[in-house]
Amino acid sequence: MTAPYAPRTDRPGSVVPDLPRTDPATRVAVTRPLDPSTDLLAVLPAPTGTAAFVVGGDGLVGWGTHAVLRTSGPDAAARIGAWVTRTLGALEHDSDVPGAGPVAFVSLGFDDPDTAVAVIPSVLLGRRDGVAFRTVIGAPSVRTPVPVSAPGRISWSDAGMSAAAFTTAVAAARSRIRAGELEKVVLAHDLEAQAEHPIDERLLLQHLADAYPSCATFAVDGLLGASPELLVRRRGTRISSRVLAGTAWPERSGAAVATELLSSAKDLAEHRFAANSVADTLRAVTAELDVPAGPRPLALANLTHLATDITGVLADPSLSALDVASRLHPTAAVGGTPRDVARQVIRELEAGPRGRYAAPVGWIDAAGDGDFAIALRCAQVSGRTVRLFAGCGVVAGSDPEHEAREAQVKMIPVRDALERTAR
Ligand SMILES: C=C(O[C@@H]1C=C(C(=O)O)C=C[C@H]1O)C(=O)O
Repeated sequence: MTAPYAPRTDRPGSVVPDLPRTDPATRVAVTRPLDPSTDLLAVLPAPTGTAAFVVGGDGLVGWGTHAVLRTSGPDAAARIGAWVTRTLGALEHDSDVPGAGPVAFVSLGFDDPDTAVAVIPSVLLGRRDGVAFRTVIGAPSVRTPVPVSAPGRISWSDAGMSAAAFTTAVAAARSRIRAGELEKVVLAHDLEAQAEHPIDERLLLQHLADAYPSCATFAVDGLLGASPELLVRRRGTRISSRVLAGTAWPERSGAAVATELLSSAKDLAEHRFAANSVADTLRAVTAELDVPAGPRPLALANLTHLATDITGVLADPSLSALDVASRLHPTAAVGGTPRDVARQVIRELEAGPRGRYAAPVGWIDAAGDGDFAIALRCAQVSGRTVRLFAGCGVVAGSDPEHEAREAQVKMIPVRDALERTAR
């Protein structure tokens, strides 16, 4: 079936062309109410190509491509921001639902060479506070939904770095920290799954959302996950951020896991670096900022984190959610302290590029509002291959074996989703 218009793809460094003068319908977005009982992740029509950001059933899902931009480099986020403003701004919007309308889903790269992606889907479904809507850009072809299919047998293999090699890398990082080169670094490794059949993203997304309802179940260009860590939410000038660092899981101390976390000097130190990195960046862009004095425990289905919820009011209302997310990235929850030294140590000790793992992922609208999580508890899906990533913060008091186990525990969400959907 042919699309009524060709999606635009702007390549890195290319001059962004004027908007297409092809079909005038591609410049019209129509927003209408939708049944608020709609289960956003249950109505996705195709196995791949989903864009999603859903928390507890509320949020946004999209499919079809009105426009897409892939880019990289230190100014990737700025380029995406300008492109989103221009591309959404060029749409004529006919809306019956106040506050609803087209958005861009954005997934940045972790490091400068990693490719960032922004996509404006031609069909968008949203739900918030009991109000739901559907936005359609142009006249996308009506497709019969493809039934959801199971991936079949799954086989696992080490990807860039085995768990044993990861333990050695953590020990090397700890030595560099103890030698005074840096204070904290977050190291990660990956794991690969091969499925018998091509992966249907919808099954993974549904399982992740069911098992981790308080997390942001996200999908952008094949990167799927359920992140507990909200990097930034912007609504007008109000912003909020949830910082996570410091982790324990039931095997460690049973039901007392939260108490143990709150009295662990090593986890509190790990957390302090992360919370300070976010607070310091936000202080520079806010007129008011509320930072709690200390963290609290946040329990997820498979582990417990130390969490700090920060709220504030932007001093400059022209800063978008994406602007704030890109200033924050990488926080010391996924990079380290000092930030630039940690970035270099990550390049030296990890086996390969992180891609979009541990970078901001979320959505942004024409007014600059949006939600960005850190892309954690996630995997890159490509055909029959699923590449899972997870990491852990390393400080002077870290035990390499323990940190390696922590990374394994953080792979459980995607592992379980894959195994449970296998047949
Ligand atoms: C790096 C990851 O998680 C981050 C590291 C944490 C830690 O070291 O305790 C906790 C939450 C996240 O900020 C990951 O999930 O891959």
